[in-house]
Amino acid sequence: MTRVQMIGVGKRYPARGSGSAPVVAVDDVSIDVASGEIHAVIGYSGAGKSTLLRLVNGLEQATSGSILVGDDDVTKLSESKLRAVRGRIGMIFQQFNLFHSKKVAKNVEYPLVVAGVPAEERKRRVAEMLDFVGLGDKADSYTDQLSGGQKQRVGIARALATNPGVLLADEATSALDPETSQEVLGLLKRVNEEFGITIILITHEMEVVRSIANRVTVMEKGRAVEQGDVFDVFSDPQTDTTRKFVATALPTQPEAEHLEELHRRHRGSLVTLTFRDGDVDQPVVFQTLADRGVGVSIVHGGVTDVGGRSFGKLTLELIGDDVRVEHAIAALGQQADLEVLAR
Ligand SMILES: Nc1ncnc2c1ncn2[C@@H]1O[C@H](COP(=O)(O)OP(=O)(O)OP(=O)(O)O)[C@@H](O)[C@H]1O
Repeated sequence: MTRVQMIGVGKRYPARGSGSAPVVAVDDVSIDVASGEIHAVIGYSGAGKSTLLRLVNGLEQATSGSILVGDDDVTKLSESKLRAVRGRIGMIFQQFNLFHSKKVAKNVEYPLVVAGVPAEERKRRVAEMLDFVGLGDKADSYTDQLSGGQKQRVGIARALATNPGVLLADEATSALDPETSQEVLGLLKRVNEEFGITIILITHEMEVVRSIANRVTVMEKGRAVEQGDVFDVFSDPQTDTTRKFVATALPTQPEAEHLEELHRRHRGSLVTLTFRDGDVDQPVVFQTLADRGVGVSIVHGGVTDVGGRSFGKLTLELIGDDVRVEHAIAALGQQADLEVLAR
């Protein structure tokens, strides 16, 4: 069980040539990752996610701030002490980074050889890890005979071989198709639950965050612009960047141009209801409309799971005479977060 604390972390790369400015890749980022947490860092390309991850395992030196992995501040350690800390940090990669000329078992064994673990124990551990990731029968295959999903499973087995307290995942599912991605994410969730390993994952995919993370940091231009519980951040986004990510994976209300088209097809009043973690009782909503003699059809949106809690936006067309519809809107406004889009 390992806590990772990034406190005011910065990374500035020197200017590449005369006349160009230094690049501030990470700018005063603080993230407190509790032990046993799955923390996602999401952002667009160039936001500074990969740099931040490389600072955590000391592959790059921060230019400001401190990063505690357990009790060790990786920004202050000598190279030899850093090597010991890296042994407690596993890492998996978008392109898997396996040795293609070695068999699967040898790939998984590699970090144990580096750590000086005796041969017998290495053999036992490799078999244990391959069984855990469901590749017990592939020990003697070469990695280029495996599918992408299987390669990432080998990557996970290798990362876990030395029994780390923290796993860093660098776009671990970005090279995989959606179904295989879900399988790998399910495996990471098991890693977290069964071994209590803290996971920090960086991604540009909202779906990854939605399905496995507990907490999230949204990065933009090197800065952490939003942070918190996945449900809280995505059910009530405060920045445009977060809103854009939300729109890629969660039910939203129709965009202005779509709304016009929608209203041409549905001439009644259009209202959007927001559902957050069971705060609105759907049968009560529909009963309220029925009681007032107002007809309803669902024209946009849905309800989905975010960080284990339900969230959604439903746009409804309310059909009936104007007075009844206005009464229904007033009553619904008492029960739910409601926005009238068109009358
Ligand atoms: N070694 C380096 N030297 C100079 N600038 C760098 C270096 N590495 C990264 N950068 C710059 O730092 C910024 C952040 O890059 P970084 O790769 O961390 O972002 P990212 O969010 O991981 O994006 P991507 O997913 O595209 O890798 C970018 O402007 C990038 O050009």
